[in-house]
Amino acid sequence: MSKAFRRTVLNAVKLEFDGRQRVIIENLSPELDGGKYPAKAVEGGFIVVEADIFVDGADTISAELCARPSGTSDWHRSPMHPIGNDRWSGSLDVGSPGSYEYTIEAWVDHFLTWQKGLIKKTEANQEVSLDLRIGALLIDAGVARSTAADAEELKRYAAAVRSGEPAESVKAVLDTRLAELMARAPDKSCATLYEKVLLLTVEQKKAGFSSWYELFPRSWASEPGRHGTFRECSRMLPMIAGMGFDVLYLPPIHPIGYAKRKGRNNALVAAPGEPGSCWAIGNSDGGHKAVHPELGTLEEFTEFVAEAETHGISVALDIAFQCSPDHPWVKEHPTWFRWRPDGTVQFAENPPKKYEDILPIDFESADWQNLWVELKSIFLFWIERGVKIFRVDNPHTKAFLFWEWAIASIREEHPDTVFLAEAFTRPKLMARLAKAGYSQSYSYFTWRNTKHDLQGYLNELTTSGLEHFMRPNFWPNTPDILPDELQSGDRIKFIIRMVLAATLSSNYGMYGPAYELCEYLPVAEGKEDYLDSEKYEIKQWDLDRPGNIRAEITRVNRIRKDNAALQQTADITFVQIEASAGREDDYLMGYVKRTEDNSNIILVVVNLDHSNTRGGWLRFPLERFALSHDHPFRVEDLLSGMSYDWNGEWNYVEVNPGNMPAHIFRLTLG
Ligand SMILES: O=P(O)(O)O[C@H]1O[C@H](CO)[C@@H](O[C@H]2O[C@H](CO)[C@@H](O)[C@H](O)[C@H]2O)[C@H](O)[C@H]1O
Repeated sequence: MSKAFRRTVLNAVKLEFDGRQRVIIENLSPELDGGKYPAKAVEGGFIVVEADIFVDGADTISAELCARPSGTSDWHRSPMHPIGNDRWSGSLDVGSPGSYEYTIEAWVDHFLTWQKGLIKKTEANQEVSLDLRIGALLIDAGVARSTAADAEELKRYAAAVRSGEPAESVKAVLDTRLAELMARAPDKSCATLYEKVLLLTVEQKKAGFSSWYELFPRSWASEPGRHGTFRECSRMLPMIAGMGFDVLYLPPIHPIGYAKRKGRNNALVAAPGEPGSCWAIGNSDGGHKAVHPELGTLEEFTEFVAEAETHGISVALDIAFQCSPDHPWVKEHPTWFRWRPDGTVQFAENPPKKYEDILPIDFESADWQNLWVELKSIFLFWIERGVKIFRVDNPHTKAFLFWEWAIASIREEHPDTVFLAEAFTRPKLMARLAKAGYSQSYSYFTWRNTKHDLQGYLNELTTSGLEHFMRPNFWPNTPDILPDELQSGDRIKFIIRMVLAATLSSNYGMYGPAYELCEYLPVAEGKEDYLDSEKYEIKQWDLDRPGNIRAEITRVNRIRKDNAALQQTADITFVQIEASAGREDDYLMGYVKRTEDNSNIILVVVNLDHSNTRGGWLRFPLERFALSHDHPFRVEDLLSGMSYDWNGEWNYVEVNPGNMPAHIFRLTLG
């Protein structure tokens, strides 16, 4: 039952509400699940809030977007503006990471209503002396609500309106300064405050714009054949920073179990000396709060994190809530696992994948409170050691309520913590994890290849409401996923997928060495797992191997850093590219991204056909920038360095994938 109906039913006689609040505010956006979940923004960014706002009759209304840090009482206010069809919009710059609240207040603006009426009557040469007297009274009332300085100015306007010739008085009334003074002292005695105060989570910048590089530190020993250490891995940091990555994601760094340890290529039994999958967490050396001894000590890990920071890189840790049968919890907290009558625990699964070397945690354990506290303490343990970003393994196989609680309570103390959900699962589960507080989500981009599928997917992510709370992170590969598209080994395809990931989404990442070296062999035909996957063995990578695409990645990351338009995902417009008159090209895909104030506009054109040069006529959406159809402008290809002068909305583009399968144009509209 709506609030208004409740009023009707419960207060039919008593009328215990203020019926003079005539303005209606409804369909507020963003309002997630009736205000149950917070909307999201990033530090230094802004939030756009819209609502339907109207009043009975023809009075003019004013509205304000109100925001404040949670737990404080004073609202910061900014004006909202009508955008047509009784819809209003307002935007608000947001501050440092933390929890905020927002709502809308709107009221009948009697001064503006009166001023509009006066203008109409004057234009129709009607008699306005009585209207002027009414206006003077409205200004008098404004005097009473104003600061001393404003009040003095308003008194002069009131006097002018009263004493002047009607023409002079009308002139005074229309002075913009008078409107400004009256707007500073609005009459809100009958204002409507939206019925809910909504929540906003503001996160650190890397929640909204980040470039991830994943590597296994154990593969980076100084000499081949040995288990690498954090100290040795730190020599990679300048190279990773030099490529333009700012998040270094390490798969689990904990002691690895021996029981059921997996061998090369996911073999169910490891050969002696094989290192095992690092997701099989825990042995007698410790569990989720310990470091695998061959990687180094806890102190060396902390030093590694600090050193990475000096390169502008945040180390992201993998949090995988599961246990090797050797994990200390199995003995210390047997009730955290679901035991079968034969005294075993069913191994973990993410159907159809089977993880024979790990035990899942039972989120229906009778001891769930202690379990939750311990799991949360793992995040806090690593946060104390300098980690601010976590990639969480398969969060959709753990209780949603746990995530809501854990993320909210961690953020209370550490509002700059970023959580990436590794949930390649059903759309509704992914959305719920984002509502539960995850900053970013792995996405289906990995499998979206055609123009039709990519555009459809981006439209879904940016226009269905998801854009208010779910930030995708686009990965062209992961250690688990060598997509079919890349299995031909064609280097140009690797560049295409990298350019797409890096320019369609502000957050993107890659399983580094394998991607930049264009590793392409699957473990078997029809499978997505890499042959000789690094998940089960220590690799030696030659990063300078001919054919690598490090230069291309570095260039694209540089372009992302230099162009704010690419540092957001939601504002994207796909453009038409015609192969011939009236026929859309199936392979040339173009999209415009821009900053809110249009100070940076980027047009990306990608040729999805890796083996043929393609050309077509591109229609630039001039109307979005309020430009005329014969407007000349300049486009500079940030990849090739070439510039072109374009004229009007249709321009010819050609992309030869042999040179570079894309253009990333920066526009100067002039
Ligand atoms: O289930 P996903 O495909 O999302 O993959 C993630 O979780 C897996 C389980 O943690 C993890 O799998 C790897 O570790 C398992 C446990 O050691 C092992 O049995 C699997 O063979 C191995 O692939 C996967 O890497 C991670 O991304």
